[in-house]
Amino acid sequence: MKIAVYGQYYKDNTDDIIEKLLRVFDSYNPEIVFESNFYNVLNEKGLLDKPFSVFTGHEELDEGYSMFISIGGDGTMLRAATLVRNKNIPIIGINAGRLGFLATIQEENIETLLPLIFENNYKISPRTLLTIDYEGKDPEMHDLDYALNEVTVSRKDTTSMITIETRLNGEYLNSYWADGLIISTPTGSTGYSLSCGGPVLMPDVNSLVITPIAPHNLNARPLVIPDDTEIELRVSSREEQHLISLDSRIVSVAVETVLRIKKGGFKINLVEFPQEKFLVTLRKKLLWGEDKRN
Ligand SMILES: NC(=O)c1ccc[n+]([C@@H]2O[C@H](COP(=O)([O-])OP(=O)(O)OC[C@H]3O[C@@H](n4cnc5c(N)ncnc54)[C@H](O)[C@@H]3O)[C@@H](O)[C@H]2O)c1
Ligand SMILES: Nc1ncnc2c1ncn2[C@@H]1O[C@H](COP(=O)(O)OP(=O)(O)OP(=O)(O)O)[C@@H](O)[C@H]1O
Repeated sequence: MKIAVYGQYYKDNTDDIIEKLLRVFDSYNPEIVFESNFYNVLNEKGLLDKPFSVFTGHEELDEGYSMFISIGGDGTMLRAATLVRNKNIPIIGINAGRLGFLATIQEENIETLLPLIFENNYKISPRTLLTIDYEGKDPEMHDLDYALNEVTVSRKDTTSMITIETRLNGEYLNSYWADGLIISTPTGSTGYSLSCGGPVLMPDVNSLVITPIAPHNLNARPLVIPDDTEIELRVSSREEQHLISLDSRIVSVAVETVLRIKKGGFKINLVEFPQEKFLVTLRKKLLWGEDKRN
């Protein structure tokens, strides 16, 4: 079994996580390949007891890998998805971060949950992606033009609202007067969209959510649409540019550019354990239904 290991940061608790990880690996003897920057940091800190192979970028990952382990928070999981791309390698997150909604293994559970990977006792939760296209697409976006959480358009260099003309499969929906608009996947429904009043979607629902960011009217509400809808947006503003974000990545684009957003052509496979299913995470991490009477 070949496993990629990735992390972005070194902090005090990294030592304990790596120690536990290596202990589990010792029992099952998989082939381990570390992401090179992370490997260098771990080596500098003397956390690795022997040399390991490394990979330096997404080009070096292929379907020969059985698992991609991300050590960090949700931001690191989102970065992991940009490395795995369309390679179908399942991603499992060890939460070294704060919330870790997507990174489901907590440090204290590493030694009970990680062995389940080797015992084939896990499920794959395929996650829908969004992709964006527009004339003159930024080269940065060309290479990596999909989002696991959401595509957002928002204002840039101004405090004034932008207007977002929105069409669904070519049919006019609305012009939002707002700070921005979020097009969210089911995975992203517990992220930015949630903060703007959007509903939580179960990960396997075939829908997307359109959620306005601070709309200046009482009748603009989050809208759930089928995930085979092509969404067309056109932003008008006092400024010449506005922002587009795909998860944590951001680019500027000229106002009046027609943006076409639709479901991506592949999915990202997240690992799900029987003990850490979506509803459990929703209760544990977002305190869903927290009520002292329960
Ligand atoms: N006001 C907001 O809630 C807000 C604003 C901007 C971005 N975001 C989210 O942050 C993501 C980018 O992450 P980052 O690390 O670069 O930014 P960040 O450092 O601002 O972290 C954002 C927070 O959102 C949480 N988060 C991210 N994806 C989530 C998901 N699918 N479900 C539940 N919680 C989730 C993270 O745990 C983190 O606490 C975006 O995709 C967006 O969903 C949220
Ligand atoms: N490999 C790691 N080892 C130790 N701590 C880490 C590691 N990766 C991340 N962290 C801690 O978690 C923080 C957040 O990590 P990350 O950017 O991956 O997640 P996030 O998007 O902020 O979401 P979350 O709320 O889940 O932490 C980092 O600033 C750091 O303190």
